[in-house]
Amino acid sequence: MTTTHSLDPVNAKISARDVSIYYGDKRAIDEVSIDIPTEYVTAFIGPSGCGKSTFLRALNRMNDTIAGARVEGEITLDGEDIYKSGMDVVQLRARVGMVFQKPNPFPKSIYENIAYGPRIHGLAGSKADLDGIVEKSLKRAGLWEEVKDRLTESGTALSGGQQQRLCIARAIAVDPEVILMDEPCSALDPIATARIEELIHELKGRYAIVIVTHSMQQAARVSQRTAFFHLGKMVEYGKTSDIFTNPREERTKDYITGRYG
Ligand SMILES: Nc1ncnc2c1ncn2[C@@H]1O[C@H](COP(=O)(O)OP(=O)(O)OP(=O)(O)O)[C@@H](O)[C@H]1O
Repeated sequence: MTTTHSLDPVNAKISARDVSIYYGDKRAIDEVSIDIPTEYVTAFIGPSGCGKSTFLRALNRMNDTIAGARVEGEITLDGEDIYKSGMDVVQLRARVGMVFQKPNPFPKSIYENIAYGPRIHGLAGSKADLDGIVEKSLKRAGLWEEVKDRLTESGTALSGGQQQRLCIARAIAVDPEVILMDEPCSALDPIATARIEELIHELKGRYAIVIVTHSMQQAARVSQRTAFFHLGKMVEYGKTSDIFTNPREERTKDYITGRYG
């Protein structure tokens, strides 16, 4: 059973119902149900191996790329079943973008890293349109001032923190509704981490943001909703302030007080 603190009424952008996820015979996620709103940043926390990343990847069907991975239950985006047959997965992943643990810019110019998605999705009618999207995305990701004079340089030549903001700009460029972040700061130093956290604040409300993090401090700083996972189950989900100060479940309490991790 999942304990849910009473939440404000919110519009669910993504809803999962009784979702179980398997790798072959092994069940990594066990009947998880959750509503993820646009208004807030939602953090997934829990000990290593509890299934946070597995569940996150199911939200834009990244698990499809893993042989043997299987999803049961229902996940909807604005009420539409994302696992239904005929679903356009490329389109889905533009609507539900993803930022990974390790920054992974394409080995192309900074400009091309951003322009690639809008071009293949036909979002720009002209070169001027595309230039505009590149500038807006880099501005929104807080990177424009640092790179505007070197757009033709390789994205991989940037610092780790800049590369991660480039990856966020790349996700933003195709006009997503949701951004999934899988431990986006784990490869970054504290200053670059703080910059990404500021950025998450700035992006909040415009996109539904879901972040997997190992850092409870980070979850407390950036999120308004937190889901605690343990051994494949979502144990508790609620307002971040409640989860950290007044958890209902013993297992949540043990985790946030550092009894295991
Ligand atoms: N590609 C895979 N094939 C088989 N098993 C996997 C695969 N990816 C994850 N698992 C298993 O599924 C379970 C959940 O893993 P997952 O990476 O989702 O957990 P996590 O909570 O994100 O862990 P971490 O915090 O360490 O990243 C683990 O037991 C893991 O070994």
